[in-house]
Amino acid sequence: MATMESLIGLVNRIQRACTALGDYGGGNNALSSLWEALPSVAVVGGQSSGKSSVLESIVGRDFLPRGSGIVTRRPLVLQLHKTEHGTYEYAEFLHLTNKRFTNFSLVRKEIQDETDRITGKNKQISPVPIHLSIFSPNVVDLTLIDLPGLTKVAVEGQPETIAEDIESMVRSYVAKPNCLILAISPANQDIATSDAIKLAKEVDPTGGRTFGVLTKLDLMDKGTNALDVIEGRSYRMQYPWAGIVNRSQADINKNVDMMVARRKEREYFETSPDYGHLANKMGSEYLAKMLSKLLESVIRARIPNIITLINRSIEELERELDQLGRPIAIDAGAKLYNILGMCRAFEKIFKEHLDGGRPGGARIYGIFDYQLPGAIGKLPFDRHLSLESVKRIVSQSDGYQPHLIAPEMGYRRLIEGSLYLFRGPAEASVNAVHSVLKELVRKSIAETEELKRFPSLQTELAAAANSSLEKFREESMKSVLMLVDMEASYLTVDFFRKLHEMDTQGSQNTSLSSPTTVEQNGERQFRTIASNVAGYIKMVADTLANTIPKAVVHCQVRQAKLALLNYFYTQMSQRQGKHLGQLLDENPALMERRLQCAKRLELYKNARDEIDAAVWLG
Ligand SMILES: Nc1nc2c(ncn2[C@@H]2O[C@H](COP(=O)(O)OP(=O)(O)OP(=O)(O)O)[C@@H](O)[C@H]2O)c(=O)[nH]1
Repeated sequence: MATMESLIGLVNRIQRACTALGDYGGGNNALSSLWEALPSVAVVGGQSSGKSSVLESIVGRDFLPRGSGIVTRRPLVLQLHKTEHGTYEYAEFLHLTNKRFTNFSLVRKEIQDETDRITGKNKQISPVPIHLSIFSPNVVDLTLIDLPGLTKVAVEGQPETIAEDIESMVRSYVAKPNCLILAISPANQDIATSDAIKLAKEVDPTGGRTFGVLTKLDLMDKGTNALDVIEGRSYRMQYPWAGIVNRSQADINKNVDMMVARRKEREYFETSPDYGHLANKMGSEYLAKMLSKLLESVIRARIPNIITLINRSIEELERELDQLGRPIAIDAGAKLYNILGMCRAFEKIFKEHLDGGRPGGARIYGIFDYQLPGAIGKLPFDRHLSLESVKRIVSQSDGYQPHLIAPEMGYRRLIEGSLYLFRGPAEASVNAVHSVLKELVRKSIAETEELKRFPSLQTELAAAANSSLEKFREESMKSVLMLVDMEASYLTVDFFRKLHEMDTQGSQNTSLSSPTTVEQNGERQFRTIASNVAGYIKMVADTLANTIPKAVVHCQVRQAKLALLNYFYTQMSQRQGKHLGQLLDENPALMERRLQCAKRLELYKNARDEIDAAVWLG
């Protein structure tokens, strides 16, 4: 297991990486938070409780902004790194990498300026932390988060809600189960009125992660002391209270050196008649060492949980990124490559629908097997070939000269008129297949996972596919109507020759058996004509029921499989990168989400590597 220094340093590094990605304690990000899983120490206290003085004392440097009103308006994540004895002290800000501050009054100014950069000059507060690292031989490895002082009243220019805003920000940090609370209360005030203790009690009722710090012991009325609190009689906590004596305002005004102040504090406790027996457990130096040890042991205990959280989050993020789709490259070639890849995926699905790998294609067979024969069967040949109609058509065809042997012209007219009726079912088959193909295009687009992210590409692809289908329909329509017209152009001679032979034999037999009137003869002849034409039409119907599907499949289905997107591909290859980009314009919210997920994933992976390395090295 890693050493104390490396564990706190490890958490420091991960915390900095979290902040750089917008994952910080007070944030309310929809993504899971790594920051929240990392143990930290938050410093809370009422205004003028001595919070800044405690932090400066722990650091051994004057570096925090001072002034009236609410000075701390953004959380300050203070990361202390112990360096070798004799090395020089310096500070670094996360927002100003590579700039080392050796003059600590400039650190103070930078904290002020950086606070104003985010909150503006009107004294607003912001949950976005400032990260400050201090490297010094006079510190212990420790990370503390300084939060705005709990206040009761707004000063001029501040919103009325400032007190509530501060409390809710502080609460958002200290409510997290991994946050240790350093609750600062001044000894010269009744502990029952301490804002820090009040809040700590609310978020940590068992006191399992709260440390009571009592400042201003030197300012208590003569003859009184804080032993009841420090020894846990008036307010009991799981950890012992720490008493502190910071620099007074007069010391600050006189610029009393922090190292001198530390020494004076030590002397105060060593010589104090009240606290002498506790001297080795009092003072800011002791507090810092104790916190450092505790933070290290808490981190050590939490590491297995943190690793579990990281691994789970990596899995979740990878899954989400897969669902969202990986980002598209920006150059035109890559865009075209991606578009073509998605089109091919769509075409594959479309073909699967036609070839039976997916449902839908069978509906085309249904049209040929059921719909077309059904429609042909319902054609009104009976009416067209009724005795009346046959008489009329044959007579009209004869004109002034009645036919001599067989009404050739009448036959032709009757057949042509019947054949004309086939155009309806032929056209209907073409249209029905067109509808099925269109529906399959719609379905296939919806089923192409890769296309889901790109609504514009979907629309263009659908338009291109439908316009191709429209062309195929026109071709198919021409072909099937040609098939019908071809039947009318040249009649099957054999059929009539056979009929004639049968007819001649039949009439020889009947003329011998029964004598008939002229009218009877005429009527019989028309009936024979009707039945002959019906026979011929039946034969043609059987042929067309077979040839119409062939033409439709050839012109529409086969073409849809072979050349549905040919025109689209030609168009795409001529497009400029900008236009291709328009096809890949994803939903901006989705793009933003992907970016956030990718950044968070990188954070988690780096954190996992760092923890692995620390655990193995330790
Ligand atoms: N004598 C004495 N004065 C102290 C002690 N602690 C703090 N002070 C003084 O109390 C005043 C407020 O202390 P700060 O450390 O600024 O308190 P704070 O809680 O950070 O205050 P805000 O930043 O205004 O919220 C200063 O004048 C300090 O000098 C102490 O232990 N003894």
